[in-house]
Amino acid sequence: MNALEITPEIKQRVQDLRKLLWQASYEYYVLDAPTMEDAVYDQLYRELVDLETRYPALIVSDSPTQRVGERPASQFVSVKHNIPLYSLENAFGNEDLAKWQERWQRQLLAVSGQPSADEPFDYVCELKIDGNALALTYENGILVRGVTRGDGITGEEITQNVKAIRSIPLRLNLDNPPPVVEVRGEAFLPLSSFEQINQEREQAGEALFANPRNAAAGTLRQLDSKIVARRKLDFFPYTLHWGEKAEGRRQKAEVDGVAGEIGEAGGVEAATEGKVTQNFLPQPISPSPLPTPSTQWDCLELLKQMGFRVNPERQQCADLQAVQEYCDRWSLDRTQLRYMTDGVVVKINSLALQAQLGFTQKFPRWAIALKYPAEEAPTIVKRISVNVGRTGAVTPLAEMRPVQLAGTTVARATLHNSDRIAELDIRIGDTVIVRKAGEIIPEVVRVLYDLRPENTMPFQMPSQCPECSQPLVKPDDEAVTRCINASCPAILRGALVHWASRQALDINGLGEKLVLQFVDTDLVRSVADLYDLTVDRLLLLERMGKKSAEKLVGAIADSKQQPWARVLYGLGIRHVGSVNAQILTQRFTSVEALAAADVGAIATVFGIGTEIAESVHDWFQNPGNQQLIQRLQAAGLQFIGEVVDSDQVSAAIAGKTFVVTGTLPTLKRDEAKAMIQAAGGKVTDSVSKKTDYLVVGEDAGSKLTKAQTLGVAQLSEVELLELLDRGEE
Ligand SMILES: NC(=O)c1ccc[n+]([C@@H]2O[C@H](COP(=O)([O-])OP(=O)(O)OC[C@H]3O[C@@H](n4cnc5c(N)ncnc54)[C@H](O)[C@@H]3O)[C@@H](O)[C@H]2O)c1
Ligand SMILES: [Zn+2]
Repeated sequence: MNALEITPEIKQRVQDLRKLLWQASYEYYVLDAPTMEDAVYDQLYRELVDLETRYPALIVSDSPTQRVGERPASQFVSVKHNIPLYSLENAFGNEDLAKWQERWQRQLLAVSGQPSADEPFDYVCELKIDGNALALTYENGILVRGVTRGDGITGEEITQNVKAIRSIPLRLNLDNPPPVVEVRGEAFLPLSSFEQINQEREQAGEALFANPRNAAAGTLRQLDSKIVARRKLDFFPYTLHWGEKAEGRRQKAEVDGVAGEIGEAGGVEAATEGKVTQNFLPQPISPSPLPTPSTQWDCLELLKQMGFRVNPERQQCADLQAVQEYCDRWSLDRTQLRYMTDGVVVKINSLALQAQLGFTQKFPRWAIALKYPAEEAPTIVKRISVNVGRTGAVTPLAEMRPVQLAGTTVARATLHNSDRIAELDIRIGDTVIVRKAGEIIPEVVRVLYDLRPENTMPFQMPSQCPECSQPLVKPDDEAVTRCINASCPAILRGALVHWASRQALDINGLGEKLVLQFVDTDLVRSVADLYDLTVDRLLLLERMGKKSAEKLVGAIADSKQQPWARVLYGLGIRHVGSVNAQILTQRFTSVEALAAADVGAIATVFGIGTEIAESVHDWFQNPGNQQLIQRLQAAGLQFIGEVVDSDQVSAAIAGKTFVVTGTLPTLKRDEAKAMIQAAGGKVTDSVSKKTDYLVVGEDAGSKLTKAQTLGVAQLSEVELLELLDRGEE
């Protein structure tokens, strides 16, 4: 590969990344007070690694990529680890996992010289506990030393504090213990203890811990081990070494005869300061009464026998597919655990294979940490565009370098409005953190100003509509900027898509692409124009066949049968969603009645407030809208509903409080709610003592359980309909 040219921008970016990551990792490791989300750190770190791989000339020995962890704080005695406590390589998805498997198989082939592909192997999957690694030394079965990971080479001796952790045995449960045993594992704070500690700190006016990991780290560094005991730290072991006691300086770390470049890891000398004592020399297994483990799984079983609490969620996996299933499962089920995890650790089970593979400077080659899909990640803003919606509201959007978030690829995020843009001071070229949790639309949560390139400009909202070039309007008391040109193509497109949507007129085959064509070619200038479309006219469109044209004309004609409530919803009046449309049409059974009603009359309808009433009233005052109604009436759409007068409000329902839950056999939940409200009932979201009826459908969950404990009466859909009918007799 040719050496790539290093531009000043790339050089600057690498320097900025390094500075930011150094600062973040100092706050994280030394101060136990992180200011950056882990997922964001991981992603920026990865960017730095990628840049350093592409431009090796940019690597410096004090880059964060050259070091494990941080130098320990100084109030404890420093102890040099005999076998460094490594970090783990991160994988951010199944692809990374597959690459890792390919890589270690290739490496194995290189080391052993034999084809290994057919050799059987399996993996052990463990939860990656989000705590602090500890190395515990047992001499002749007695706990003599507990040391933190520190920078991986040198840690702090915190034996007194370690002894305060109840799940760490002070004496191994073995009749004939080997002279030296080293157990490594994760000390962590259960979530309940974490919350309690933070509550106490809040009351005492102390700074809160950012997360359980930092709280655990802070606790392990307490000088008073009574505090440690009170805070209920816990421990899961995951590594077992044993050997003979030895003094003196070790030349090179060796694990079962495989030399790693361990001893030369960057930062060793710098970190080895103050009082350094030496641990023990790891040895090949000496004759001992222990059954000799040959796999990681055996080690975990043995740790259990020795008296440790080993994490019960561990699992043996025969292949990558099983590993992926395990990871997928825990990325969801982790919320049920009483402690925090930040991923899954996948290890090659066979210790012999592990020994053959050995370590890089920072990681074992035989293990990898699969991180859970991030909900927040950094990326770079390439463009800021604005989108005009069907109400004319102008939404600014950040168009970004695509990034994986919560399992999907995200390339655009909403910036909400001009106030938000000003607050963020977001600029093209900025590195930003985007967030997408579950179903929420991705948004930009913050800007990493430290990574801002030179010569950026604040972003200005356009003053003209990007679609129709008319001036945009922003009332002082509103956050939203709008296009108020009724014939703006963006507004028209939005109106058409909404009109055809499932809950409105439900016109099959009329989707966004077709709407775009209609508006671009001027074939349709209002919703009413849809009803003048003929097969011949549709055939003038590109890529339109006779069959589809006929179908579409048929579907449009069918929509004339849709009830008044859907027509009202389809008009897209502000604040009139499908539920409000149902409620309004039950009271105002014709469009004439609704158009003639004043704000007060509309607002008296149960569930409709003045804001909605005003919006409806205003809409019908607009001459353009009146014309639209006339044309749609002429086309044959439904503007009259069933007659229900208010005397018929059901006595059984009026004034009663309902909750609807689960999937009903025929009604949509919103429809059931609207019917109850129209009959004078009240619908709320949660079950309480004040609930009169729970309307229950299939797959009802916690609301049903709650109703049962509170003794709330339950109704099926049929029973609800009967109750509604009774009122109309
Ligand atoms: N937020 C920040 O500002 C910031 C700064 C620096 C580092 N970090 C975080 O720290 C991570 C790097 O830290 P690291 O070097 O400790 O690596 P790591 O936390 O990604 O992985 C290694 C550690 O995993 C732990 N672990 C938990 N369960 C395990 C198991 N079953 N088997 C083996 N190990 C297990 C061990 O403590 C081990 O030391 C980054 O990925 C980042 O998320 C965050
Ligand atoms: Zn416009």
